[in-house]
Amino acid sequence: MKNEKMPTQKKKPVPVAKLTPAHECTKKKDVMKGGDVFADCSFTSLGLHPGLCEQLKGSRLPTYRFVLLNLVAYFFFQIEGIFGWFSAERLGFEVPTQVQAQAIPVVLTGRHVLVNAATGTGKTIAYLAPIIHQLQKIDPRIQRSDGTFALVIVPTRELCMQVYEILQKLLHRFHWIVPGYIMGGENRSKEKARLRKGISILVGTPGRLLDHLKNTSSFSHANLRWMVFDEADRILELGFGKDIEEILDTLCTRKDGSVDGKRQNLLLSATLNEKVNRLAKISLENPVMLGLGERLTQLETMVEQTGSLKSVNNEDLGDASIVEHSTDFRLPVQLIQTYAKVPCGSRLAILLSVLKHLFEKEGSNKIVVFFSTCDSVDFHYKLLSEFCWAPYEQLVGESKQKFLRCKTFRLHGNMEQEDRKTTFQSFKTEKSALLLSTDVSARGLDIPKVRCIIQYDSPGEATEYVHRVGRTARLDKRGDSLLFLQPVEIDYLKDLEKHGVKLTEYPLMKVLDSFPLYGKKFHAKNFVTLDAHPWVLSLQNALESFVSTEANINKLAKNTYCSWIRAYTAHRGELKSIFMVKKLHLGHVAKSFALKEQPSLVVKSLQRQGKKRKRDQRQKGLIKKRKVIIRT
Ligand SMILES: Nc1ncnc2c1ncn2[C@@H]1O[C@H](COP(=O)(O)OP(=O)(O)OP(=O)(O)O)[C@@H](O)[C@H]1O
Repeated sequence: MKNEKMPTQKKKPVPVAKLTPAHECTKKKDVMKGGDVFADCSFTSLGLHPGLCEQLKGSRLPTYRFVLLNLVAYFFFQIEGIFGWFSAERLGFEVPTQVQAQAIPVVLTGRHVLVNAATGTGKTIAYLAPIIHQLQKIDPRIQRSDGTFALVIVPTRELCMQVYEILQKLLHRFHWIVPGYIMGGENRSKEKARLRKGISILVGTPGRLLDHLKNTSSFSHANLRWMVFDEADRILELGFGKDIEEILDTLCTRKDGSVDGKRQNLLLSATLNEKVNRLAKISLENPVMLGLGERLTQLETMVEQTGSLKSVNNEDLGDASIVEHSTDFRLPVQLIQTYAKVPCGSRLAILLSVLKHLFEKEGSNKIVVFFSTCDSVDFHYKLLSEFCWAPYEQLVGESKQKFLRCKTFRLHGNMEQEDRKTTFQSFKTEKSALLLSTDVSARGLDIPKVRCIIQYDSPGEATEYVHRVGRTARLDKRGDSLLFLQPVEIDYLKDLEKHGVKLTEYPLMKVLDSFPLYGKKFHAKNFVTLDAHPWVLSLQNALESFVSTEANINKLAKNTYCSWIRAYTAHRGELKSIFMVKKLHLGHVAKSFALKEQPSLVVKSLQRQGKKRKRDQRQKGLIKKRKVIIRT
């Protein structure tokens, strides 16, 4: 097959969506900022098929009559199809969200679209519903042997499953449209078999998709009409840029070399970065851009002034037009964002105290804590699962109890695929639980009732901050977030401010003071620093003696310490000046893993690494003669 780049790499006009009546219900509000999440119109008014609207609306629970009919159909006539039809769990959405009201009519026109809207505002339905609408219209009905018509590319496996599950629900009334998924970690031959049978709408992660495009000859995609990049920026950040270009090259050319004019590509994310510009340029032709705030308004003004869409083109807007004005990130307005300035050596004790406080205060709570490495997730998971403590044992004869009495889960990329699936599903259904995770959970995941996000290890790029906190305060629900920063990292707040993200200080001292201090002489008011707080001191002591006596956890703590430092050195660009290993007190870092002192081997290996880096730089002529001091 001939691999040709899409001709869309040429500069193209960038028109704006002409607002249809359906848009008008949303026109006056700042659609994607999350101010008012729902639109003043119905799904039907957006032009969607009545069956699809029914599936979107309706009750989440099947009615008594439906259940009865199910049973009759199943037991007397053995008709599973009808059983499936009646038991179809509908989504229960009364009205579209703003982003859906804006995007659905535009996607229905067949135009390429770029959507930038706050987290949790319903972007998934905004692209799935119009695709299903168009597919069900095709006459004669599409068949499995026609192969894949729509491809949804997502960055993570969990997101892949999530989109697939929504797709299944939406397709209950359209049994001839077959949903499917392919992703890393799954059995390739089973996927091949499913692809051979035919999948109409396929959700996949980029690596596995490319794998099948190259190696599964029975994967039929000649009829492909839609390509969706959900969380487009993340796909690129994960280093899938080359894969995506290869995928585009393979899919966007027909055997005879002519480009399929019916192709429609959609890019969506709550955050856009300069990398998306490139993807947008090579994949979007004449795109409509939704939710780009001032940019969209500016475009509309230009259109009004010139009276013509065609006069607005890339030259007028400059190359960075797509992302320039999206540097102010869109966060749900109801989200309460806080930070806590925590001395390095007390980080662990303070994290545990905050968690204890949150679970005891609320009774039931659902919290996600983000860590920078898989090791760190494992270490904290083990610690929280096993650590028992009785702070007032000697005074009131208290017996040791588990420090945190909530269900705890962990999720990261080094876990077995099956464990990842069960963890994710279990945490979703729990009413009160704690999830410890890496950034694998940061993007797109829709976990009901998450009330608080704690970023224990800082996220790095501001985009990641936005997506992590976006796991709470979804749609119009309440949500809190807490960012842990060490005193030396406090400038990170300024970096967030550059993107319009402002945080207030978390009342940490108040929380620590809320724990009873039996027999302690000092009154809380006398304490100046957090690390001198008696509660923190005794908890830290208890943690250190626990970790020193448990061989397994001690080893894990040491490994985690090393990988945490490695991750810390990996911050890029401007962030390097905020997150600098040489500014850290490594003895205090060790304390944050409940180690009494820093493991000696680590220091040696760090020194070796430092020397090697210096040598390499000298060889490349990059060295500035300066002394790198790693404080110990
Ligand atoms: N019209 C609607 N009415 C009520 N709930 C809706 C509606 N549309 C979507 N939802 C619900 O809103 C939640 C968020 O939707 P979705 O995951 O699509 O958001 P998103 O914008 O893609 O978020 P993210 O940027 O984090 O990926 C989901 O629980 C979904 O079921």
